[in-house]
Amino acid sequence: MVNRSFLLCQSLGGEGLVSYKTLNEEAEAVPIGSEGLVCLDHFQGNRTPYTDPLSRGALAGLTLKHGRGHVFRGLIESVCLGTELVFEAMRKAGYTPSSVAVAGGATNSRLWLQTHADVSNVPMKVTREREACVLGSAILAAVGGGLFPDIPSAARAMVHVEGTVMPNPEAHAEYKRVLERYRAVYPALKPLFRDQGAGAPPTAAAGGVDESRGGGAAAAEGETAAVVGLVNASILAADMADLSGEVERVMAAGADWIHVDVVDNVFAKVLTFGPPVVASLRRRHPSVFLDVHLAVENPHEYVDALKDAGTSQVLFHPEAVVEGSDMDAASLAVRISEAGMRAGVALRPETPVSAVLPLLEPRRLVQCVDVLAVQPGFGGQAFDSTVLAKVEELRSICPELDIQVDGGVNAATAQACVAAGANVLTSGSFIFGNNTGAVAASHVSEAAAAAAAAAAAIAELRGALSAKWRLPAQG
Ligand SMILES: O=C(CO)[C@@H](O)[C@H](O)COP(=O)(O)O
Repeated sequence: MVNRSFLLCQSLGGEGLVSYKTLNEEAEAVPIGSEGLVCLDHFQGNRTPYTDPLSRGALAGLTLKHGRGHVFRGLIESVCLGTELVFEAMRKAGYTPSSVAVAGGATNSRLWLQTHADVSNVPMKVTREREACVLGSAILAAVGGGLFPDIPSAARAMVHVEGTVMPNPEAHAEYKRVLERYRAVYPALKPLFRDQGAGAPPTAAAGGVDESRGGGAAAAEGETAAVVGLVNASILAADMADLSGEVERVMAAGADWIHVDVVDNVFAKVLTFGPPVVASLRRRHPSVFLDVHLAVENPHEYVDALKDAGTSQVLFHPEAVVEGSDMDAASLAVRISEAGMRAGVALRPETPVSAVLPLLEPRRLVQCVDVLAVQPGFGGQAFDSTVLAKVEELRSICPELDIQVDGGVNAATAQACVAAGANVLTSGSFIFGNNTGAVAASHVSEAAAAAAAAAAAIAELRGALSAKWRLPAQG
């Protein structure tokens, strides 16, 4: 973490034109905040807190008064400020770093160490052994060779702290202001980095497309390539006596995801499915994407069972969690992700976008937001078009997020959902309910009628999606 921008600093000081000593001296003469020059340290994308391989480094606020010392100091400050955002994410997840062990080339710069200590208000412990990689290998070898029973005991014996750089409280107070300027740079420049002409890696390499969702085709011009249009069939409206057959039919008819509403008769006054139904569907349909909407109180109590059941994505309601508890929305999202599932939230029609913002920035804790256009729990309700403003707002904040509109989605409402920015259309009655009344006497013809009706409905939804998004290949 600490040495990540030395590659870039080498281009300033590593070609024999000017030494690091000179660069450090020039930077030390520049005041905290580099006189308004703010740099972004995303030279190879960013892993934490943004997880954005397309992000890039930048110098913002450059003027004619800024010299080489400003740029060098700005780069050092940006790395330290980036480290502080990593610490913020760690603190949010319940780990508060009390000190940092520093090894390697970074220990040669007093300015680098002091700036880290000051920005984060955390002591920097400098190790005696400067070659961290070699020391790490020696530790592993010592454990492998039986000299120590485990890595922690070997590290205790072999890592020696030579000195500690303490934070300066006054400098820390100044850096708090600088941090806020730094924090604003990435969101402001993010759209620029989406320009593929700026040297960004190809989308597939950027990891933006989940192959399990059938991605892979080129994105429509002007759209973010990571997003594909998906039809999500909500089985609340399916024939419960033949759930597996219903899933098979709608998948064959072109649905991309299966949406399972787990409702507990408390959060919403209806009792539907539980994790055992998800497990049965998974057994019958090993590769289907199972999107579970938890319309329940205490959603954290379902995570383990849903994981064991083979759930692909868990959507929970921020309205159902207790903020400030040990299972608040952020902790729950992290727990779902750590269990190996995609995490998402579902918003009741009256819940504002602000309820989900802390899960989107600065660290993306959820991959999907389900904007309900009906009250949770029941199919067949009327579509509330006022929720589309939330879809627009979310899409403007997160160009690459999966955004569902769920409830009352049909041929008449789908286009408006897509135009607002939804890329996942979640629909129950329209897909499964079109066959009611047309059911023939024999089961075979009933199934055939249902399949034909579902295929027609899904084709309509795919048509609406294709106006804005590329669609996964059908296979
Ligand atoms: O999440 C829900 C209800 O909680 C939805 O998934 C509905 O099941 C959608 O059904 P229709 O409105 O399409 O019938």
